Amino acid sequence: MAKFPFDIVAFDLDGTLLDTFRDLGAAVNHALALGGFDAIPVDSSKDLIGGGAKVMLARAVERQGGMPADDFHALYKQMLSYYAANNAVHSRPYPGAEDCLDALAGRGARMAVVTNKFEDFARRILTTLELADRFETIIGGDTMGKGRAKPEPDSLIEARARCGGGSFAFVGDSTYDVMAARAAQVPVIGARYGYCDKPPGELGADVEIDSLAALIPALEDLRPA
Ligand SMILES: O=C(O)COP(=O)(O)O
Ligand SMILES: [Mg+2]
Repeated sequence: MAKFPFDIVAFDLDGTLLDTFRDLGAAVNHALALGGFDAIPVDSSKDLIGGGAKVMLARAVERQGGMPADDFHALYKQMLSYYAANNAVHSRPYPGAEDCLDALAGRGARMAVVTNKFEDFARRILTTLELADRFETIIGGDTMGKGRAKPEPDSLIEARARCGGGSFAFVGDSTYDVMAARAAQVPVIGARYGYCDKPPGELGADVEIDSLAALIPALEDLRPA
């Protein structure tokens, strides 16, 4: 068998490795209700995901006319405490996730998570779903400090360093992921089954996949940067 081309494969979380929209949607609706806003259909919360929890709530509130910054901040805190207690109720790995991680490990690849979720939430959900041990490192939207989350390249560069360096590929479902990968100059695979903020084929990734079962063949066809 030819040598697997990547030493390190990093994954985005929401919409890529985990299907989390029901719990995120419930947290948004909890906050919206406290703020006197209408609930959103949980399915439509998929359109709000990608930039982290604050962006998610801000987008939902904007759709209903917005609110003053201080009030928004209080609501955001409520959303976070609800989500802290309810972040792995309905969230599950996408079909094929465990097999894909096993197969990558079998090829000697090290794995990382690079998400815009808070690191603590990401770690807790992955621990509940018994996946945390698979990853060399878990980097959240708050790990690198203000202004350095995706779409900035910093968290991807840090993930590669923490995994010991080497050829690196990133898998993500949103333009934040693609922009971060482009800025870090690493190949990027688009998860078109996720919460993509662009139509299929338009994410700008090097290649798009319809399921995690397709990831390894896609990586084998890609050339490291
Ligand atoms: O929670 C979000 O909005 C984004 O999370 P992700 O970076 O794992 O997709
Ligand atoms: Mg995502």
